[in-house]
Amino acid sequence: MNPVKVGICGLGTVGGGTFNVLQRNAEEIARRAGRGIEVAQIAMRTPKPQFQTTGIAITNDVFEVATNPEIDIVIELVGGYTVARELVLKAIENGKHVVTANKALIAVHGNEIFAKAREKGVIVAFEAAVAGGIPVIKAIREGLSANRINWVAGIINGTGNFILTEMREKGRTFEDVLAEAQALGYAEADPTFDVEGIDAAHKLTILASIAFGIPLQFDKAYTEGITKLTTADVNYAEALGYRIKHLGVARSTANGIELRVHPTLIPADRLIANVNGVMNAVMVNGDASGSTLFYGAGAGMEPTASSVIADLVDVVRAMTSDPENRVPHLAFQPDSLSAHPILPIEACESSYYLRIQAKDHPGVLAQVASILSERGINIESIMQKEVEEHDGLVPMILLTHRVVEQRINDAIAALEALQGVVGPVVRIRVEHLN
Ligand SMILES: NC(=O)C1=CN([C@@H]2O[C@H](COP(=O)(O)OP(=O)(O)OC[C@H]3O[C@@H](n4cnc5c(N)ncnc54)[C@H](O)[C@@H]3O)[C@@H](O)[C@H]2O)C=CC1
Ligand SMILES: N[C@@H](CC=O)C(=O)O
Ligand code: NA
Repeated sequence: MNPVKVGICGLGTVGGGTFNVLQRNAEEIARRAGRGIEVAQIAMRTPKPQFQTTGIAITNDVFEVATNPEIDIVIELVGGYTVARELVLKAIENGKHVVTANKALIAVHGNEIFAKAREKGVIVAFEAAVAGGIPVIKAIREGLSANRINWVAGIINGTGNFILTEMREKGRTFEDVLAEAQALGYAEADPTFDVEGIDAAHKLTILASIAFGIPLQFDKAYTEGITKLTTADVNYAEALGYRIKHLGVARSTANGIELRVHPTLIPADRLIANVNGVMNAVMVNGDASGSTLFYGAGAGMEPTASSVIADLVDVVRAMTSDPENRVPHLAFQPDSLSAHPILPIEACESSYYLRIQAKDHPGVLAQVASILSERGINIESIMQKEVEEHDGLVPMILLTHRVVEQRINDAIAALEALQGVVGPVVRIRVEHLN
């Protein structure tokens, strides 16, 4: 059988990795797909002499790939929301299947893109968009399809986890580690997407959609990054038996779905608390399966290429199938998506770590305790440190039981108004992931 012809748009980190692995493992991949996969065209902005592209049509116009009648599958690896959206829609319009690693595109424009793809009977595959080399889309969409999924929680940004790990283990500075993550090709074109949690929120939006059968709703995700974390809190968390990880949490509750990304204390003995460096991990809790954990490289050239090519193989296998009989893009049949709302962060529930800077006066602890108890917030533990020499203040660290966020907000406002409390109260959410 003739090989399937594909076009790669964007020969950067992921495009380059995809090109290399497709060449290196061509035979293995063809044995799996049932046909060879031939790169017939590459769109790139600047020449890339490190790649052996003799015999391949080269263009600097991605739309040439989208309209090239020879090409069956367009691989979108340019990134961003603008050109990428036009490119993908153009490819679909021209009856081509699409493989993309672009979580921003899927999280923000996925509903539109999948609707167009259905109209045209083509597949848009996006395994590489979430957790790089971990086949977690496939695991949730196909492997766990028996379950009512209760929650998904994941370390889903490689750059952020790399930064937190290097800072904690080697005492390196934030800026220094971020620069290395950029040099290694882990970071987004705009690295604030990584460190402010936007990239993780894109990925969590996609995970929530395929886990709960809801439309993609990135605009409703609560997003908090790692830039405000302090070494003091990392160390106090450690002393209490926790690790701070940047976690995406999507939980289905009776009132709605929690969709939130933020630094999180996790008990240090949990497997996921020990996922370090560029590695990612996604826990999925299903009512039948119980908790499952998927682990692997969250970013990087070849791990991400692994997912792009797995999608290519899937598409090649499914190309001749009736579109009605394919795995739905968002796991659930498009006419069976649910309107269960996304909850605002104030309505989400978790445990909390609070750090209060108290004046060294008697009675502050009693006031703190009564503010919390008046609001029905149960304290799990309190750690009071020695007076700090530089400011004469006493750090007071509390862990609460689970409570709805609005009550913590009220409590923090009351705490900050106390005479004996100085400056803002630090709040970090805590998840036990049982
Ligand atoms: N780097 C990683 O580890 C991962 C990246 N991704 C996603 O993969 C996509 C690509 O990311 P990277 O490869 O890291 O980025 P990159 O910046 O290394 O590569 C993008 C390439 O596309 C080219 N490009 C951009 N616009 C173009 C245009 N209009 N015409 C032709 N070429 C164009 C750029 O010159 C560059 O070579 C992004 O959506 C990213 O979020 C997903 C998973 C992991
Ligand atoms: N910038 C992303 C790349 C993979 O999705 C990350 O660091 O996780
Ligand atoms: Na993946």
